[in-house]
Amino acid sequence: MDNREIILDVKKLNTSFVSDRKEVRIVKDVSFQLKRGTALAVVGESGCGKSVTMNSIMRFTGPNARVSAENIQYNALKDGKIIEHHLENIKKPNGPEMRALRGPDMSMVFQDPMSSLNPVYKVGDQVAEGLIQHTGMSKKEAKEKVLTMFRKLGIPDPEERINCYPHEFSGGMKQRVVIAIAMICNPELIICDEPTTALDVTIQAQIMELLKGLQINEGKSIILITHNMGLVAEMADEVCVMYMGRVVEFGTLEDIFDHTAHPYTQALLRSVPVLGLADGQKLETIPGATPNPADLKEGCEFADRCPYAQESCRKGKIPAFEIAPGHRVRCLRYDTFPEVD
Ligand SMILES: Nc1ncnc2c1ncn2[C@@H]1O[C@H](COP(=O)(O)OP(=O)(O)OP(=O)(O)O)[C@@H](O)[C@H]1O
Repeated sequence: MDNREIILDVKKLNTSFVSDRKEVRIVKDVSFQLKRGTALAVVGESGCGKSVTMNSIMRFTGPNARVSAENIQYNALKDGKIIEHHLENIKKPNGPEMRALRGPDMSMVFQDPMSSLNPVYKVGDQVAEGLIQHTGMSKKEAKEKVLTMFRKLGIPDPEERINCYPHEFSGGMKQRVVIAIAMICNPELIICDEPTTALDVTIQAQIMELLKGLQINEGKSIILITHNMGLVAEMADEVCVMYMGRVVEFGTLEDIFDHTAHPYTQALLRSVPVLGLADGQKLETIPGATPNPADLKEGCEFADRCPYAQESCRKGKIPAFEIAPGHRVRCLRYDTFPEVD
């Protein structure tokens, strides 16, 4: 696959945090590709490093983070031409190169709309800000663009609503404003970190429909971090399953739901309700607890909770095997298949 088809190519991304002079590895050798115009869901237990992975790509990690990677390549498609950006080589997380990319190329929608909105500025001005900053557009032109975006995102009475403050909006409307901020400079790649967790189910469905519409109608590429396997089934083309900072399984929606291979993914799917996919499904809990990231042994991090674990699972580094084209599993049960990393 070439750079036209792959919008984001991440190879061996590692992130650790330093606190009390100790360095704790959180994201470990994470590699994945996002195909242009598709939606990738990133799933896994709380604390497995989904947000840190995406924040590392966007360079939103704080000063105690150490981020390194062989490759974080973002392939922009501008006027039919591919422009490669090697984010791993960008020195300053908030320097001009990263700031130029955030907004017009890649943007992020976070879980809690209030953490993205400034309570003392009118929402219209907050949406217009990125546009004025990146394009040098006049305030009047920017206002027109904001009104168009509000209409597109289904925010009613946009002429009045642009002059409101965030507290005058409901949760769902606030999240639409956050999506408007993320979309206003027309980025190709949108990373959504549990964008609907704080919202009730009907609003959740509306926001998801909106995001899916942006992907289908406008060809946007989307990464969706979520705990909700029902949303994954509705939204994703491909799924990346993470456990303790590693990608343990990666494949198409069908690979993950119908040909589930990693024992952790199997346990994860048994532990959550998936509407329409599991008639009579009995929910189970995953035995044991997630290990402490600061206190890890060699081998597979899931071994102590895995019903299939053998001695060999507790030694060395566990490679990923490709069990079908594009379907990768980090588990020794599949060691007769080709090793891919
Ligand atoms: N700035 C930081 N300093 C130290 N540790 C951090 C920092 N940010 C995140 N972590 C740790 O990294 C680990 C992974 O966090 P992350 O937010 O990526 O998990 P997650 O998979 O997104 O979880 P959730 O689904 O609950 O959002 C956690 O153990 C968290 O405490």
